[in-house]
Amino acid sequence: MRKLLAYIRPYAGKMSVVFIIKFIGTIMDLFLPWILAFIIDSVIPRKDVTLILWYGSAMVVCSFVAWTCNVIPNRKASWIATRITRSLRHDLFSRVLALSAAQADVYGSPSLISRVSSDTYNVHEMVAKMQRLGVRAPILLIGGMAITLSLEPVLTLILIALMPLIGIVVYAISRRGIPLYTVVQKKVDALVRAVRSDITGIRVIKALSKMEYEKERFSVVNKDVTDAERHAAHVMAVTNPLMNLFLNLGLTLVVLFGAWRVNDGLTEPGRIIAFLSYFTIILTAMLSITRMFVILSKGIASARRIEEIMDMEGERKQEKSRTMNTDGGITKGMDDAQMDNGEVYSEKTLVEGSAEKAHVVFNDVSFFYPRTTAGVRNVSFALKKGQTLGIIGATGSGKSTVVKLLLRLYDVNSGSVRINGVDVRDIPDDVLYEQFGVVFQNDFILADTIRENISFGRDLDDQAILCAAEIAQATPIIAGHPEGLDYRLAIMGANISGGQKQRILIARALAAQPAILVMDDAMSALDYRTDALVRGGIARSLAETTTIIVAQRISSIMHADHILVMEDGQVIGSGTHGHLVATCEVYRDISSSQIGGQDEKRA
Ligand SMILES: Nc1ncnc2c1ncn2[C@@H]1O[C@H](COP(=O)(O)OP(=O)(O)OP(=O)(O)O)[C@@H](O)[C@H]1O
Repeated sequence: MRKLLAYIRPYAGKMSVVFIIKFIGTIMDLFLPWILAFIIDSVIPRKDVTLILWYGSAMVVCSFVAWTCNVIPNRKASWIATRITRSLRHDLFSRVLALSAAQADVYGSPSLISRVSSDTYNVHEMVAKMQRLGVRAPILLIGGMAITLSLEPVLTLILIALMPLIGIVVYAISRRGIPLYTVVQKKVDALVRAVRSDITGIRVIKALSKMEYEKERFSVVNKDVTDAERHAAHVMAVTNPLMNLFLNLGLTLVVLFGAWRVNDGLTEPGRIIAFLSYFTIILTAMLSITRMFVILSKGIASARRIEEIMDMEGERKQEKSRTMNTDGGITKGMDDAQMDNGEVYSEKTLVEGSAEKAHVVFNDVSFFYPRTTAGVRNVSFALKKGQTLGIIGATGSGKSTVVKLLLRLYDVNSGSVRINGVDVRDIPDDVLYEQFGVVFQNDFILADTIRENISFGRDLDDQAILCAAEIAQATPIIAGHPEGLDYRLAIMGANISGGQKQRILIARALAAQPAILVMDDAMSALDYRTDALVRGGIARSLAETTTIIVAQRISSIMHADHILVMEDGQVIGSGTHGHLVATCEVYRDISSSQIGGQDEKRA
């Protein structure tokens, strides 16, 4: 709640206004039964119609003021809650984006999605309803009690006797409510996860006729959410009827004792009627307070889940203790950076002399995904500026992991990843990410124009976009539509082919002329000729760019300056194509199975 309070604080002034207006409206509501009692007991017996009309008018005015003073702050309260939630959601979303891949793995995307969506909604409900009911209900309760005490002290004792019972119910229920609603939110996470994976894989599900299977799987998760919600609602549902029971019991006792007191001439009928009205007001206030506890239970559970993410910091801090200039050192004069210890790489470097002028260096890098034994072990290589590294290997052998470590999506467990001699952990994120153009295996296409999909928020001019499209062989896609660059792509690239999608993604990666280009299985959907044209274009137009290509197809990497062959998270062969064909059995097998003897011809 500490973090949430920081978002509420700027609105404290406006909230105070809401509370004051709400206070006035509530006092007016409290006045009405009192005026009614006065009219019945003191004005009507005088048989003065003018006086009755005056008091009647006073009741109308009070009702109108009460109505106005409730509507205005209710609207303002919603406005404040919307603003607070908007800022909170914005910051939470930024925080989620800033999480390291390892941190995001801990929670998983569905949980993060529901924290940004349904948890912030629960907080919105809490902030809005607390302003609306937080003042009104306690005032109606306390004020109502005070007035009944002055009207009929004896009868009020009945009400006071019921208060501790009601207090115990509210306390017990709210204590159980918070954990129950935390469980509900966790189940919602699982539901989001199921929906997300089914919608993402809808084509495969249909193609394999797995609709029934998926429906059943979804039903299980759906039932889990329903059960958790029902259980929470079951506990909470006890509250209102129990309150009604207590208060109806009290009401009956008031009528009985009231009738007896009127008969004995100890009080007047108007007072008993007013007393019954106050009882209804107090009953409503009690129910509102219990409703507030339900909303509070949900809101606090959600606020804690949000704070869990907001409090996650530290993992991505740059460790200033290591070598670095104030700007990250990477931007200037780093071309000639020396590796720390040329000796370390002398046997493992993939380029002669790279120890003197290395652009990208992996120095004995080992990494394991949190709580698993999967990852990579003892990976070393060095690349000069403008060189190309090809990485090949079986599925799950660790190729993408190498790329993720270079992009610092995860931090190494041991060894180091260096760019121009600077450890990536020492490079500020914005400086680091400026270095890269990246195409991932399942990269995403925005539901936007081709221009925006290539420019990707970088304000690139059309010339740069068209130039990148040319190298990526994406020009025919643009020319194929009368709208050209303004042709709108559907989300996930649903209205273009897989190969066209990859060409747009490659154009996006090339458009800003990155210092390092990473293509992780980015050309699998391209035909051999287009694949070769793209690689040729990159080599010609981005001669200074150091390129890393992860591929399953040997023709995509065989012309690379260096090739890593990976198996089970380890490098089992490295060198040029010719060297590997001669020395690495796995590579030779891949090579002969894919291109046989005609390697040079096809690529
Ligand atoms: N986020 C993750 N959490 C835990 N394990 C992971 C994670 N990502 C990958 N792995 C595991 O790490 C190993 C290496 O995965 P990686 O994605 O690097 O393989 P790859 O060679 O790129 O495979 P592919 O060719 O199928 O893309 C695999 O065993 C994989 O299951």
